[in-house]
Amino acid sequence: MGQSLSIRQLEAWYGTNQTLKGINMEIAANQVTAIIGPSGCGKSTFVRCINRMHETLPGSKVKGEIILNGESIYGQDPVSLRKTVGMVFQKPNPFPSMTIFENVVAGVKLNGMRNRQNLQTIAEKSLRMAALWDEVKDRLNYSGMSLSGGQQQRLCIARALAVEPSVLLMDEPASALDPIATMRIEELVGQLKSEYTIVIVTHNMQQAARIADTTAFFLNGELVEHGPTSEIFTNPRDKRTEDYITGRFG
Ligand SMILES: Nc1ncnc2c1ncn2[C@@H]1O[C@H](COP(=O)(O)OP(=O)(O)OP(=O)(O)O)[C@@H](O)[C@H]1O
Repeated sequence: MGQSLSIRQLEAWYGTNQTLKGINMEIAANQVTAIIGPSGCGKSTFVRCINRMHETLPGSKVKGEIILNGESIYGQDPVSLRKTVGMVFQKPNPFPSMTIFENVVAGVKLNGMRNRQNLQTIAEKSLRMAALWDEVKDRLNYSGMSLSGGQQQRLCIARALAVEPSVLLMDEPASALDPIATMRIEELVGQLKSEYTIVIVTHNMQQAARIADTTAFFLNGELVEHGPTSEIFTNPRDKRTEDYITGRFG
């Protein structure tokens, strides 16, 4: 099941450059939350804080609190946090030397699972959830790199799902894909939300409108507005949101 997130007074820096300036935001379980806003407003930084990846960069700093299902993410070690909070990146990044099968089970193997039968069960389940099974079931031992871009991205989603996270962070997961592959990813996001809490960064406002239950508009490291997607796009409360969604800037 998905878990809820509560972001409190979150601030983040790269060196002296403050990129998040006190974000307060509630993210409901089993919903799709879209993060929109112009380039450089802090969308990627925000999702990278949620799985504690931002902190790994030299010179970076984070302040504030992120509560996952009632508990601070800073009370657990980042490696175990990332089992609960999975991430899919903009560019599909399958492990190049691994087969399709090995890619999907890489995380579970790292967590100590060795039983071949169990690994096969997990691989099939994850590939089915990522809507890729039918396309790859006869070539699980081919290289992950032999797949198309859209298939590689679904492979990366399967890899993230295999460790059974509660939250799935997606940082522009379809921006490198063609319209058909993008549509498959969007359909998939809609199906996955019954099991996961999904936070998706997107540049594409139509995409946010199609798939997100709630949408958050970021600007210059601040959260301007967060609400039901239909309201953000039809009746925003803040003039800056209106200007952005009507294409006046960004
Ligand atoms: N590795 C980094 N080192 C230093 N500054 C960075 C780094 N990554 C991002 N920044 C800066 O942090 C700010 C926020 O960047 P971030 O990537 O979070 O924005 P974004 O909204 O995701 O942008 P985009 O839509 O272009 O991906 C920007 O000013 C950017 O220049």
